[in-house]
Amino acid sequence: MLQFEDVRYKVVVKKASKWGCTFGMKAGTDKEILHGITGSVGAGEMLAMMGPSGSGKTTLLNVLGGRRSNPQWLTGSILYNDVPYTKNLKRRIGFVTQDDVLFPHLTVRETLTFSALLRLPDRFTKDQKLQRAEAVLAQLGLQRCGDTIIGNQFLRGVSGGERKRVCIGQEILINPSLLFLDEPTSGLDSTTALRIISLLHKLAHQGRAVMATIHQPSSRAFHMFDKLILLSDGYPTYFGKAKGAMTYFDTIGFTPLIPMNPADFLLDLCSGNTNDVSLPPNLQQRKKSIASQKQKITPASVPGTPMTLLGKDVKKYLADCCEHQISTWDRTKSLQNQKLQQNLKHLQAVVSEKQQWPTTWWDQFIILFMRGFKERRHEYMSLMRVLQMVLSALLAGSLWWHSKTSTFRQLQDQEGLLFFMGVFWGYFPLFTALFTFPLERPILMKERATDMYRLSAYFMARTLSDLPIEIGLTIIFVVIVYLMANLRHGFLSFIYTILAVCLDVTASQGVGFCIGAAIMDVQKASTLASVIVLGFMLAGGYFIQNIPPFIGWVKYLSFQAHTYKILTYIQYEDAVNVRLHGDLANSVLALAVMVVAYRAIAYISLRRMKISV
Ligand SMILES: Nc1ncnc2c1ncn2[C@@H]1O[C@H](COP(=O)(O)OP(=O)(O)OP(=O)(O)O)[C@@H](O)[C@H]1O
Repeated sequence: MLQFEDVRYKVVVKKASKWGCTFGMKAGTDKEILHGITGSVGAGEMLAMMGPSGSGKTTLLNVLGGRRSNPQWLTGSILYNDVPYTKNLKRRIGFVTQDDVLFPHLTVRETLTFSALLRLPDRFTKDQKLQRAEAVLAQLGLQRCGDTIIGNQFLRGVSGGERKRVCIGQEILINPSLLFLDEPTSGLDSTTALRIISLLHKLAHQGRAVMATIHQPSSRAFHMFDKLILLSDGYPTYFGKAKGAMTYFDTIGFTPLIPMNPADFLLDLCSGNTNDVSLPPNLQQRKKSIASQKQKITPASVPGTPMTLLGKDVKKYLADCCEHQISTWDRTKSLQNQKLQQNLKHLQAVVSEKQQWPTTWWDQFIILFMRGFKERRHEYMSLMRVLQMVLSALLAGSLWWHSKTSTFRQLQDQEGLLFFMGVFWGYFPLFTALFTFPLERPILMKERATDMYRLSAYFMARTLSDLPIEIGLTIIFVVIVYLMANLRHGFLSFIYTILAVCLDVTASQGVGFCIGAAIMDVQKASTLASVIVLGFMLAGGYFIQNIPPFIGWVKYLSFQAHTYKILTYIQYEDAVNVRLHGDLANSVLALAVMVVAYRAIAYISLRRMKISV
């Protein structure tokens, strides 16, 4: 049972930039967007939240779902089985966001299976978790598309309605007693929308409390709602049984003059649109006086057109009537509450019981690693990617074909190849890693909001899952180049070269993860990354030796230069070209430190990321 009373919520309107458009608002002005909303929804009920765009539906849903970004700006009382919100509730509440945040390359079955493995607690065996995923698949009628990929705007996958059902399935896997849905029917045709609503109706009648924001339901969908909250500009205009809404508005003087879908009628009222609607006497009077004023004065001389003036009055009237309705409801509610007290005692105990992570760290790591691997298997198996590496290696091998070191010029040429290898492998892995966290941010936010797994398990799984393929490609590249360019003979030199390039790859990935996680914006991150890669490459000591002291420190951060130093040492030991050898141990140590340090910074950046919406 969810009960909420006099919920008010403010946001701080962000400081307007010079070219920003928050006209009329001072920097940091707070704005109340929910003005005293009261209501309740119990097990077995479906509560629909309706109102025009911008009326506060999503905000209210987020607030009730514990996803408020500024808890200090929230007032009023919200009780879940008579207990205020605690973090332990996160894993008991299902929340389906408006956007379908799913991995596009996973199939429907894989998506539900991974969610079941991560979300269902350890007291279930693996087989039971898999069975649960299959049961949900069947319950939502998704067997037919079970092995179809989810897809996205660029990749053909399941339909919009099926995608939405997958999102709902992910939430009902844990059998939540409370299920929130933000616009589950938006973007769907009326038949699919009706299917989703009847699914929610069924889920509610199986003993859950379901609360959904709905934009424009058909009249058949409307009749499936048990309760209804109507909002207008953040003010409540109705709360009660959905079936009673038309009668209520009739009693306060609003009746449709032509046959209308009740949802259209209610939305029109909340928007202040009273065409084809009878008005209560005082508003009728007001309408007449505005109409007569319209004859005498121009609209420009009064603040607002006649229609908006009447609309404002209608909204105010509705809000006043609703306040009265809710205070009457409050008195009857206290009688019902006495009856509920008995049942609530044991429910409270369940809700406030301390909950651990659903699965162990190691299980989370393995499942996330497997999921990451499956999601990106198309990239790993991509012929283009392998071709890119092989062709680059063949090109480099041809340019440095059977390179020699007999003369100073030949030696210089071969050094060029070593520098190229350091730079090349400092570039590609960085840019692949750069996009990892920004692109997965919505999924991470969604899953972390329900405490599905530890951030450290995700981080380790995500940062390690790309490594095998990068290392595999590195080995292919080095083997081709090494043989074609006829680099130093000897098994150990060959193995050390591979290890050095792999260290370069791992360090460069770390830089990519670090920039991506710190910035979380693909465009900004790639701009910064290009500057950094270029800076490190230039300061690496190949192009310039005498770097001014004030910028000399950059060379110590240049992973490409450290790799180059190690490679030259492997090729020539300390016989030639002493100026570039530097201290081998220092370079290896510097790269090893970078591998760890950049990842640590990336992890800290992710930790600091705001999870709430
Ligand atoms: N963080 C914020 N800063 C400033 N204004 C906000 C913020 N969040 C919400 N608002 C404002 O609060 C009002 C309600 O927003 P909300 O998204 O809850 O409306 P909605 O009814 O869900 O709209 P829609 O149906 O279009 O999704 C809007 O006017 C919106 O601009």
